[in-house]
Amino acid sequence: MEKAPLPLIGLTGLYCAGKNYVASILEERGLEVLDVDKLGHAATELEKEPIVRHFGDTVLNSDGTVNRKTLGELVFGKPDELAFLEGIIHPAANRLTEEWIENGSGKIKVINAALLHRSTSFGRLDFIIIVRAPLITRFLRARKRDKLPFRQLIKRFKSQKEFISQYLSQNADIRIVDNKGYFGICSRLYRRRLENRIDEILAKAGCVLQEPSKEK
Ligand SMILES: CC(C)(COP(=O)(O)OP(=O)(O)OC[C@H]1O[C@@H](n2cnc3c(N)ncnc32)[C@H](O)[C@@H]1O)[C@@H](O)C(=O)NCCC(=O)NCCS
Ligand SMILES: Nc1ncnc2c1ncn2[C@@H]1O[C@H](COP(=O)(O)OP(=O)(O)OP(=O)(O)O)[C@@H](O)[C@H]1O
Repeated sequence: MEKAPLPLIGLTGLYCAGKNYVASILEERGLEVLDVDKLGHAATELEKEPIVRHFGDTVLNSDGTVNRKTLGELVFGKPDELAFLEGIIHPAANRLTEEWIENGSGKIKVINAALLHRSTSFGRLDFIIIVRAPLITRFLRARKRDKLPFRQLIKRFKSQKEFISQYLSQNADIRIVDNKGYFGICSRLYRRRLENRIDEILAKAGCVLQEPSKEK
């Protein structure tokens, strides 16, 4: 008898909601996670020529690599410029994602992508995990991790205004995960709740590779 295909899961959420944080928990449970932001970074280097032609060589570091911080300043808050950059990066990221899906590893696969709703693989997903965190928590995490000026952060937040409604309008099968932790504040309690929620989702979807935690 032929084995049923393994589920393909999507993982998404707004800026600094904690997609990577959740991804690492899924990896601990034996799932294989693709980081599409990282594919985008690789695509930026591969497609450097048209990027520099359009945005100028101020987007280059002294070693010739693309300075993504500078590029971010030029695109966030400018929809036409962002759309231009996406037009270069997304086809490459989509191609690499499709290749990764086809490459059978025997593990349950998870696509971790901020722009999952626009991925060509969207229709292949069995369900989607959306990571949520309060706005202020996301803002503090972003300040700490990316060290961007306040205005830049606001622009990045604003560029994602319609992201969640996109999933709702596409009737996606959504599982919400709350990730409220930040620093030491209740972090162990939040972490335990988060892990329990992830185990619950995996168990219900028949993706359990280890016993879910009994602790509540
Ligand atoms: C502007 C760039 C150079 C900034 O690079 P940087 O290293 O600072 O950010 P990184 O790529 O790691 O993204 C961090 C977060 O920013 C947000 N973000 C990135 N791209 C976008 C976008 N097109 N629209 C809205 N939010 C975005 C997401 O929350 C993402 O998780 C880079 O994000 C980019 O090239 N974006 C356009 C292409 C794209 O959509 N990439 C993401 C998926 S392939
Ligand atoms: N529960 C948590 N407790 C403490 N720190 C956290 C928690 N979740 C996330 N963080 C921190 O917040 C920052 C953003 O988290 P993460 O990279 O997982 O978010 P993301 O949604 O993948 O971000 P982006 O889409 O912007 O790349 C990281 O520095 C991470 O270590």
